[in-house]
Amino acid sequence: MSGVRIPTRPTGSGPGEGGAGVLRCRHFDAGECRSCTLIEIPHLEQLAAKEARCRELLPAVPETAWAPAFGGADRGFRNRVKLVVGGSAGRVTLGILGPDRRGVDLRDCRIQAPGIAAVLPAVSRFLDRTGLAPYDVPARRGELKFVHLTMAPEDRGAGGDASGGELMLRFVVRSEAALRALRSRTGELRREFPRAAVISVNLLPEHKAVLEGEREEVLHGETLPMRLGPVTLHLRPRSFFQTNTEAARELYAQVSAWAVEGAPDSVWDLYCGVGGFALHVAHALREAGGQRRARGFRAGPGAPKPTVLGVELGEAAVDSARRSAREAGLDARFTAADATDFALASASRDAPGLLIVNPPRRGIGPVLADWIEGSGVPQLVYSSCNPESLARDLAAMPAYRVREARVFDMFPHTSHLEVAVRLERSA
Ligand SMILES: C[S@@+](CC[C@H](N)C(=O)[O-])C[C@H]1O[C@@H](n2cnc3c(N)ncnc32)[C@H](O)[C@@H]1O
Repeated sequence: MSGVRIPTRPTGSGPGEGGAGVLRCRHFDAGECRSCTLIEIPHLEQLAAKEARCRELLPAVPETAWAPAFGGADRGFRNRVKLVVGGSAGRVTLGILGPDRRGVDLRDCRIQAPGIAAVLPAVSRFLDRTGLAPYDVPARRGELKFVHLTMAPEDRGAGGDASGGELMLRFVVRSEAALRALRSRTGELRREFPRAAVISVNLLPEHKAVLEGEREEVLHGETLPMRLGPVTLHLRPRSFFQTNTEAARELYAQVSAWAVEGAPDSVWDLYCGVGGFALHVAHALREAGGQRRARGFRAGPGAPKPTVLGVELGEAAVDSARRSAREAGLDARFTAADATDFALASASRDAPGLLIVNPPRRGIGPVLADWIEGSGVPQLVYSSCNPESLARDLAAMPAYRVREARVFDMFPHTSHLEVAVRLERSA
């Protein structure tokens, strides 16, 4: 393993810890929750195993290209939880359903941000007061299905942690009647949760194994501002966001540093979500340009500023990205489209100097990989949450050589990870 950046907080040092960097969890020990499948392994060993797995799965990455993995904190790192409402009317639990389909309360789960743990008792008291019944899965009766809670980092600048920031509170319910019942309590919700930037209700009438439905009614607010150092990203109820704020910040900083090094004239960020890569890169390129000018390197007359364009399927996420760009005064544009269709419809002269892709688990797929292979794009950054699909996509683009790669432990205690690679065109 190459060097591992030490987690920001020492692991295994608190009272009641398992020693040797193991985070103890009473729910895991009692066999109630097995979500953190690797929790009995010290965090640094988990990280080493993730790096080793990436090396094995990604033979296209030369040994020397691996930068030290980013570990981060082993607890309190999750900025978002999606909790099953269990128990009974007036005595709800918030957590998961056990094997007997009864609710297991995970309000004290140690991987969630401290600010989330702090607010959950008030959430369950509120649900108790409504008198609404939790959804009973075997009987297909009841109303309350899930609570989704996202916590923004506290506004302490780049070093801020995830305790006590603003939040987005969403209730997923079965019926219109439950939606109306919660809507009628909007005032109470706002008084009870003064830090809620967004409160909404999602309707999921179907009996199926998904965490939310298509219809969302916003009771209060519009977006949750996630302040990540130089850029504020705006989340709406159904937008994707990386679940580990600290690791996301590091990932965006890493890709921005790669972009500055490559000094591209134009950038595309495909699968841009609410604009995390595009906006951080636009900011970094602007700063780098300013510093070059301050050092006396005069840009030639009419020297073009790098253009940055993000492409994302979700219209709401695109609106959020545009808002963030406006607020930060950044010259980045966003468009709602399928990433592959967008690339295929572009003239070859419009292909960017740097292409960033961050697709869902399935990867970019053969059609987009084929387009990139024939595109002439000189620099490529691929950030992936699935090394298997990344390996497949890289194999379909032999014109590119991996120059740098780095693992980010976005999901400690599970086998999931994020890996980012920087490639250059060699042919
Ligand atoms: C892994 S997330 C990455 C989001 C963003 N890069 C970030 O850092 O938050 C993948 C994103 O791709 C979007 N997406 C899924 N399929 C897509 C497609 N065919 N074309 C464009 N975007 C798509 C999803 O809505 C989601 O926002």
